[in-house]
Amino acid sequence: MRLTKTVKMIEAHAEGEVGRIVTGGDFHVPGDTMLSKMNYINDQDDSLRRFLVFEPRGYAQMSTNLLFPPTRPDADVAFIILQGDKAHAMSGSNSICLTTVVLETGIIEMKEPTTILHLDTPAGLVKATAQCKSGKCERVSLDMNPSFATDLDVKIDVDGIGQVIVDIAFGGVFYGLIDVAQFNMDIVPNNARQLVEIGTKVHRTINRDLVIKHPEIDGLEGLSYTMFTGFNSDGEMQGATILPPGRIDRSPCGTGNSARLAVMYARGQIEVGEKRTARSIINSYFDVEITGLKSIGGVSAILPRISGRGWVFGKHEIGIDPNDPYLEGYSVSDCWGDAFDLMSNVD
Ligand SMILES: O=C(O)[C@H]1NCC[C@@H]1O
Repeated sequence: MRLTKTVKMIEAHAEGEVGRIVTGGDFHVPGDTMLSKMNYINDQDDSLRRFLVFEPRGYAQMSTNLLFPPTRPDADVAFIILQGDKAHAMSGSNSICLTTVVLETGIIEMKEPTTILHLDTPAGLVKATAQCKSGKCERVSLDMNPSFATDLDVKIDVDGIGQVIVDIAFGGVFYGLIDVAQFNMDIVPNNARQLVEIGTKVHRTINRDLVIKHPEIDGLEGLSYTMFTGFNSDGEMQGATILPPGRIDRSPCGTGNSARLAVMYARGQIEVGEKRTARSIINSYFDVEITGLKSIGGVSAILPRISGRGWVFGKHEIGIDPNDPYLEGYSVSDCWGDAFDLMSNVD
């Protein structure tokens, strides 16, 4: 076997959403901060992301995370989330996978019954509190980035669909939240392809028609995802985040629920200290709550806390034969949906 450019990974999932953690390999991403590293990948050199995420080394239904030493003294570990379209600033399920992996593999020492880690992300510092027992990271609580609603009840005209009402909010990345009741559909696996197609069109329309920028963090702009929001038959919150270039988050979505909590708080539908259960399309769950309030660049924000479970399921090493023509991979819309650049205005 003549593998070069080898990369080691630990495979994990958080409430059903796969988050591979790249723990070793011969790669370098320039940048003094995690935000500048993310922007380097998105604006300068996308080859590492394509090598890892696209086929034949990757597959559509997962996230891949690059692990780095922290770039700031108050953090223990740093990471960047790679998806099918670009690198993203923050992720709840991937933070749970990362914490579970670094503690259960010994990359960072596990302390029982509780280990506290500070995660250095392009969206800022995130505190992870891991409940640990007998070498298992049983549950991770994340004090997410300050989250806020920027626009409520925005009416947008979506080609081929008509008017859709959306809320725009930040939960670590920017979301377009869509009340699924507008489409008389439930958030169930059989509706996944329809939800992806509608959510993708809404995503492109929002990025075409609205300017979305973080009030304090330069470079955090544009929608990362859309998320359908609703309630299940037990009255629990339920959501389906639509991930580029065309799939649904298998977890309840930590950043999406942080954005949703901000909208609910803005609407007086939840108070600080109230706890809720947030379900996913496969009925997995996060516990969610608001722990406090903060002002961000003059914008009133909530402090969300998301908790969930992660499990390691594999070790993985990939590389490439020097004669392999697919160094930067490929994707086909049968599995990847409408593989495209979501920041484009192309309809
Ligand atoms: O939980 C979350 O926030 C993530 N799940 C996949 C997409 C989002 O980054």
